[in-house]
Amino acid sequence: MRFDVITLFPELFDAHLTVGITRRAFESRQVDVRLWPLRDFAEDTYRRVDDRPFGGGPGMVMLAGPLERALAAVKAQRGAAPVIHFSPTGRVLDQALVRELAQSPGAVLLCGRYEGIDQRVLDRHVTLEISLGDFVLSGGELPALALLDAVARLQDGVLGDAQSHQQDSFSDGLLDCPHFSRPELLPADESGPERPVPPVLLSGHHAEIARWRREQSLRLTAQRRPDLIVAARAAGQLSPADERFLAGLP
Ligand SMILES: CCN(CC)Cc1ccc(CNC(=O)c2csc3nc[nH]c(=O)c23)cc1
Repeated sequence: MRFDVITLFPELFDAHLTVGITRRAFESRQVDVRLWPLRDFAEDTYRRVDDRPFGGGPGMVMLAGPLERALAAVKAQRGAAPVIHFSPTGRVLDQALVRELAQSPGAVLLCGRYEGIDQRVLDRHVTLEISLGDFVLSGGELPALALLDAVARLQDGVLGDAQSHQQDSFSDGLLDCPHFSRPELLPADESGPERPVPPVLLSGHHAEIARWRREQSLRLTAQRRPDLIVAARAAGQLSPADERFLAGLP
């Protein structure tokens, strides 16, 4: 799959595409990311990409000219493709949307800055608007990076087998269980008493360990995100044993 990113700040993408487990997806071109610096498409001598809004008001608006030329250049190279615009007014990204995009041939990613993009460009080209959540960022680049990371993780061979199995269990919509590693006993210090690892995790009883982890996920999700319990129940993802455990919670 291929993502063409139109952005004022291509340098924001370099580091993220060359580190971590998703590196393999990008270096193997399983997820092919092409960066299109918007300023390359500014034509006037001042290489302008933004200007003041018609109708007045604070901030600047991204100009149609450079964006139209960038979109045309992308289309000339890859052919028609969905255009995703990152915007606070978009659909909030979730794992369902990530899964959808991970199974697609990719898209053109339009990263807004300033107060936004001239609406006429959006009306002409954009097929999907995506928000990262209800908080204010400085632009669409971090949301685009979040999407690329989430999609790359779902590509074959990016996650180890164990992790991808874990990925399946987690993406069944519950919050993840707590994780522990060495030492078995965390020594006491000024911040608190010594803390052991839950004994069941050292028992070697894999069925009991799986049950304990599932119950921890259920407890944590019921406490922090009861909405996810409702959704998992509606999706038929809670077993009778799950329901018995939930019924026993305070
Ligand atoms: C004055 C009202 N603001 C809308 C909330 C204007 C505005 C603020 C910040 C931006 C820049 N943010 C994005 O481009 C953006 C793109 S996706 C996203 N997801 C969550 N939050 C975000 O701010 C974003 C654009 C317009």
